[in-house]
Amino acid sequence: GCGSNTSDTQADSEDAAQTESSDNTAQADEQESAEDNEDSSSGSGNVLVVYYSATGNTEEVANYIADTTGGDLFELEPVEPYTDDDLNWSDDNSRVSQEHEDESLRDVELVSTDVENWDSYDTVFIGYPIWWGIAAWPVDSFVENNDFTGKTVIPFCTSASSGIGDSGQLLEEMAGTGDWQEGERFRSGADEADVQEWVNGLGL
Ligand SMILES: Cc1cc2nc3c(=O)[nH]c(=O)nc-3n(C[C@H](O)[C@H](O)[C@H](O)COP(=O)(O)O)c2cc1C
Repeated sequence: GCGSNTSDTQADSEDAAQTESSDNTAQADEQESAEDNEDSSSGSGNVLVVYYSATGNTEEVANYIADTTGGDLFELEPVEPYTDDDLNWSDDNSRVSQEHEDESLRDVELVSTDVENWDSYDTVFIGYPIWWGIAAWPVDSFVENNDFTGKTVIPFCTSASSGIGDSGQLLEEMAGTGDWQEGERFRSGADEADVQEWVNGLGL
């Protein structure tokens, strides 16, 4: 992981990432034709795509995965959503900095961790942004509160520059159940084609 990145480096990368991710309109047509071509009987079983996204980058990847697999989406929403000020990691007093500093503050309450028809899903993707080299902690309570027995679990993340590191293994330890696969990291503002290629290579 790159948890040791300096704040300055992260801030620069983040600015670049946001510029990239604003260029989405050109992909809209591609996405529609991908949906038209989709074979919903492709044998990937019942797929659920769970994700947390503070600023939309991970949500974009989650949408691409759901389009490619025909899966259902489940967004993790903190009861108290993170504002831009909350997310300012160059401010030592911001919410996210304080939570990073003190692990006991990371227990973020979610609007819901209960997925309708949870038992019907064979494959669960779990997506999150990388925060200081690990999974953004709003995903933690979802992982802790669900039983993944019998399910294939596939982590994915977006980041400005860090790799996925051991974020997936840490979540696997929190979950204690499920067949967790190696995850994948995408850059902020990922290409739909890159996401499709990865999903199609999973052999679901
Ligand atoms: C609090 C915080 C910490 C972050 N830490 C890292 C980091 O360690 N490495 C990195 O590459 N990017 C880091 N980023 C950038 C995010 O991982 C990146 O912008 C991601 O795509 C955001 O996803 P989202 O739009 O779904 O929230 C951080 C962002 C925030 C807000």
